[in-house]
Amino acid sequence: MLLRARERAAELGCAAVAPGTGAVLRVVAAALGARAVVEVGTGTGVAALWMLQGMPADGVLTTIDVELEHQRAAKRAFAEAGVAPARTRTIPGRPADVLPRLTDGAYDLVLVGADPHAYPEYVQEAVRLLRPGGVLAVDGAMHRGRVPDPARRDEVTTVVREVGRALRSDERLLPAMLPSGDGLLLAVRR
Ligand SMILES: C[S@@+](CC[C@H](N)C(=O)[O-])C[C@H]1O[C@@H](n2cnc3c(N)ncnc32)[C@H](O)[C@@H]1O
Repeated sequence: MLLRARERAAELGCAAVAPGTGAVLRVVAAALGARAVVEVGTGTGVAALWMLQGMPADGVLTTIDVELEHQRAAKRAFAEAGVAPARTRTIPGRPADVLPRLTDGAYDLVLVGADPHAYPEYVQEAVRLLRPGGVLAVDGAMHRGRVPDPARRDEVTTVVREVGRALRSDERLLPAMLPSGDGLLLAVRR
């Protein structure tokens, strides 16, 4: 099912987490016993399927995307994988509009993986949503390997680099960068 979701992502021109990143997210979800997960950027459901595999059977994943076509593909992937409908909440819309409606401190894991320009806003919302001990995951935190290269000063690289800096200096968080896929930044909420 993961393979099909990945193929559909390629057909729709939508990126998906690397297999190594997906495997890490599954382990993190399992280690947290994550019953409540938020994903910013549904895509065709690749990362969601990985996380659902690690979550307990009564865990619910809330996933947000602006592209209805991507979410339709994700819903199809969830159904094909035998995921019970009650385990996913697929919300169409802009994360900037949807995230403020979600409850403070109610989530175990938040994955941010859409629109790097908006990462500063999404990660702030994510920190608010996490319970103590919960984990923020930022996919694409190396932005095509450009973030560690100081010569790269284009707009997106600069935004993603600043997000990493801000998370490292945020006393509410314990961050670590994993060299998986395009960089997976994980930060535990103290
Ligand atoms: C990289 S894909 C997400 C992939 C998914 N997390 C996975 O690994 O399977 C990015 C998704 O973010 C969505 N997206 C891009 N800009 C967005 C925005 N401003 N607001 C919400 N979603 C956005 C795209 O429609 C796309 O489906």
